[in-house]
Amino acid sequence: MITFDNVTKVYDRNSRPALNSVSFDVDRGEFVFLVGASGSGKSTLIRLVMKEEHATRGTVYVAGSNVAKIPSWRVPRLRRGIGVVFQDFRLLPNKTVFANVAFAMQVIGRSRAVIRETVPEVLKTVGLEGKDNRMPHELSGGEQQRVAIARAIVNKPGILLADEPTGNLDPTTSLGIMKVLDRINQNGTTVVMATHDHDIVNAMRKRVIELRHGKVIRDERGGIYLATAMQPIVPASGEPDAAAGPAGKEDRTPAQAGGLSGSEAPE
Ligand SMILES: Nc1ncnc2c1ncn2[C@@H]1O[C@H](COP(=O)(O)OP(=O)(O)OP(=O)(O)O)[C@@H](O)[C@H]1O
Repeated sequence: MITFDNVTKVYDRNSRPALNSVSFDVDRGEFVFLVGASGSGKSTLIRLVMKEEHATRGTVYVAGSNVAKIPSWRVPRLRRGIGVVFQDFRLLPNKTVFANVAFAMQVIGRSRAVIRETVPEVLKTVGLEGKDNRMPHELSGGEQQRVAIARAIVNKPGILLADEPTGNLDPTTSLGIMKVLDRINQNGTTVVMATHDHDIVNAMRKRVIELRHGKVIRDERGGIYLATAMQPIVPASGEPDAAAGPAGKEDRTPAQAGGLSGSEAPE
């Protein structure tokens, strides 16, 4: 469903690459946590999947297409197949819960009848039955994130990307959000979630891809959150990362992703 083939992303030629020769496959229907210290490249990876950024080297495939070869007029179609959720919810503050979710359908030209039928179903999926007419400021943080998730999945994307979706939520609320994401995944949507939340990673026991300095240093099914993902990234010009210890070294690659095969051959 998503393949990174030796992908390097350089924003600024004078600094270290944000991603450095990253390779992995995510199969259709998988649930993957992306972990790593702040600045390790998680958001960059997500932006490359959405074609919001371009790889400097290497190839990104999404649902069989090389995203570099998707012409700009077809990018909306690529993005329609990808739902996205962020840490800060990004709801439209002056629209009701219903209107926030409906908006995602209106922009792709869905009829009012289809919207009227679909939005309540999706609100039920995320546990927001009966909250259709609330405004975002009348909701808790967890409820606002549920609206954002409803909006992300209402057009039935094959992929859901979540960038720190529980970053602003307390542990109990976060667990509720994870149950929603898990249910969406059980229904067949591929989920890739960047997170710093070790309790959640350890509770869910899904595949974990760990980035450090833009490289994949671990790719493990049923993985846990290791201390390496919390150690701060040293600046490119800084001293070698002695604090990381052996487990944090970049040459620690036995379980690295490159060899995992996807069910969907790209192109
Ligand atoms: N638009 C940009 N222009 C220049 N450098 C960038 C840009 N976006 C990210 N970077 C750099 O790329 C590297 C990876 O950043 P990225 O945001 O992908 O990390 P992250 O793992 O998502 O961090 P966090 O957990 O803090 O969100 C960092 O060194 C960052 O400063």
